[in-house]
Amino acid sequence: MNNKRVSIIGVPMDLGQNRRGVDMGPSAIRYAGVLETLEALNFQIEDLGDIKISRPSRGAEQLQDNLRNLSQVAEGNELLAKQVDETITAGRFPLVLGGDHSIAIGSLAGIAKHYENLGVIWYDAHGDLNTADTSPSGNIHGMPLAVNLGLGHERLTNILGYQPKIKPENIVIIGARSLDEGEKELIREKGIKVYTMHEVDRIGMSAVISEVIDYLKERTDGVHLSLDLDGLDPGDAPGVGTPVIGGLSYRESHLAMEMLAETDMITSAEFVEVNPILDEKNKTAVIAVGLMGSLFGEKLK
Ligand SMILES: NC(=[NH2+])NCCC[C@H](N)C(=O)O
Ligand SMILES: [Mn+2]
Ligand SMILES: [Mn+2]
Repeated sequence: MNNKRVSIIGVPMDLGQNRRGVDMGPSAIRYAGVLETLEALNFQIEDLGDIKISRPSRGAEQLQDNLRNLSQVAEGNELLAKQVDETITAGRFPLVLGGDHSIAIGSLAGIAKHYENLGVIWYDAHGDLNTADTSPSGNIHGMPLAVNLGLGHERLTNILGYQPKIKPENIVIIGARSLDEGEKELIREKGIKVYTMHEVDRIGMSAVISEVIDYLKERTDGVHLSLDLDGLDPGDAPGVGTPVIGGLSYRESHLAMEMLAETDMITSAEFVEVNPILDEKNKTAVIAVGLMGSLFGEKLK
């Protein structure tokens, strides 16, 4: 990592989906030792604390137009976008801790305005490419990538007043194994590059990441890593709200992070969907911190 100054931003957001507890993800990740791990690698760390997420009053949770808790999710993401924007302006690397994946709406809004051609690596079992029209659940955590392409409700697509945030050809999805029909159509229509589990099994993670690096290197001026812990197999990372069997292994994931670290191409990152209530002794948060260590250059020799 070129930038030695890192700002940690916690986002205790659980309103983008139905399972409570993922709002405690930032605490669980801090408790698993994120600051100590990065400090040991000689990064200068600043912890900006948590973004304020307002809670709908009891019984007032809303599913309006197939968008659950739209106003709280939009407000939280506006605050996050501003914080991330200021962090990059200050010349620091934003490391965002979730929270459910709806927070990628705010983080990318804050990041993408600093780049002409921001690349995005979406490490996830899911595509998160739904809109209210295609979503089977109304959960906004299944929509952030579509929102960043400028598709979806204005309150989400227009955060910080510009859209789209990302170009479809600058996105690579890795680890997909659960895609809804509307998402598959969008992937075809926009020509989004996807390495499903089929490709990972077929050519191996090493070849996948080499291809991803070559692909993004020639077309982007910065790369954001959005890592959903459910991209990993639930046997390894059980503390997630929407687990899907047959996922990326712990070892494949470390290899991916190490190969990315060697290229110095990652300019911002977020680790999301850690839900300590569903976890086993904080294992998933510990894995998240381990992966951050590899991403930030930890080596055995
Ligand atoms: N970030 C996530 N874990 N997303 C899961 C999304 C699941 C499903 N595709 C939905 O839209 O409801
Ligand atoms: Mn997911
Ligand atoms: Mn996701």
